Amino acid sequence: MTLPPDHPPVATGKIGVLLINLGTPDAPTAAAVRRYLAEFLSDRRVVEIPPLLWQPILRGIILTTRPKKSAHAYQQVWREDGSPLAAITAAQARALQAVLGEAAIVDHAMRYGRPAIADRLAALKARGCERILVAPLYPQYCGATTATANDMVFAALAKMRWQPALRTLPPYFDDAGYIAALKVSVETSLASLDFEPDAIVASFHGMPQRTLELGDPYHCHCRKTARLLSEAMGRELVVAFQSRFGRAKWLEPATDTTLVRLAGEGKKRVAILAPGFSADCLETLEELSIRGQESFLTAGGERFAYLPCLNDSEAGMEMVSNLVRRELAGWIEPA
Ligand SMILES: C=CC1=C(C)c2cc3[nH]c(cc4nc(cc5[nH]c(cc1n2)c(C)c5CCC(=O)O)C(CCC(=O)O)=C4C)c(C)c3C=C
Ligand SMILES: [Fe+2]
Ligand SMILES: [Fe+2]
Repeated sequence: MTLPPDHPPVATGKIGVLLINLGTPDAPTAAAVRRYLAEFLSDRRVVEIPPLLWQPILRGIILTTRPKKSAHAYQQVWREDGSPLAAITAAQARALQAVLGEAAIVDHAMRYGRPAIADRLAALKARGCERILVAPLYPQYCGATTATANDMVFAALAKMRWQPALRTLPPYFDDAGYIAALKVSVETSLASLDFEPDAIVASFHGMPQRTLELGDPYHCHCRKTARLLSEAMGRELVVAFQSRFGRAKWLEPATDTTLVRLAGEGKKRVAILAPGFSADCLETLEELSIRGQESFLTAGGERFAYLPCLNDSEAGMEMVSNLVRRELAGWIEPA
């Protein structure tokens, strides 16, 4: 591109990919968790109670009690390189960049906290990305995850004079490559165990039951992922929903009660996976691997194994890069 000598410098002609996940505190301290929860739980896509009712509860009760408890939970899973979710998402972006090479610039952002979506979009734009694929890494669509991530992207674009062209990654709950990657990952993890499980639990993050009745497809997407994975593996999977929050009715059965039930039914050896999480995080490493194990063993279970998420594994990254390449069709050369 030739510009007149008095023209301000412009960077153009590049393709960007922005991986997005939920977000996590900057530190495993009550103050950092409080900041994170205040932003997260004020999102009206996450808590659908009118703010006039909800904000006093959030500020008055939740943000005065929960941060200390959650900070303790974060301390148990925190790594040298930070929160697992932050470190793994950054590793996924690096791995995807290595696969895509010169074809696209890869970055990552979080819906809550940092790296902020608006900042990373601006950075991609500054590096010349005129076309950007936004990829919220949630296999199952949910208003509280996929839609709010996209909302934040659109809100950032609304402030740009010169917007990039935009694509968003569709949910991939039934994508053959996703199911195949889960199968490889689960079977590899199972093969490394020194016991044969009597039951395998697929635990998905819960949502209020009301969101299903209002038309959110999340529950159906989770069920379909579990069915396809079970068919691919030729093994039964027990589906459950974790992380209940608040007093409303949530999707059932709950993971904690399912683990207790299985122990009571004589299923003494259990393996559990979390196929809806693209990266291990507090909800998998603390809630499932630590607390889930405790409830199962206390209820009479004998052996328990938590099977890790796809994270930046070879199978996981091959799946993500295939999805991304597919969505970039017409923008980049086919592989
Ligand atoms: C109303 C409350 C919540 C809804 C709805 C919800 C939906 C939802 N969340 C995820 C994925 C993650 N959630 C994580 C943490 C987390 N979630 C809630 C509450 C709701 N989630 C809270 C209060 C917390 C914070 C931790 C705690 O205090 O218990 C995380 C982990 C973040 C991390 O830092 O590791 C993820 C990931 C999905 C997929 C989802 C709906 C489908
Ligand atoms: Fe959550
Ligand atoms: Fe939780």
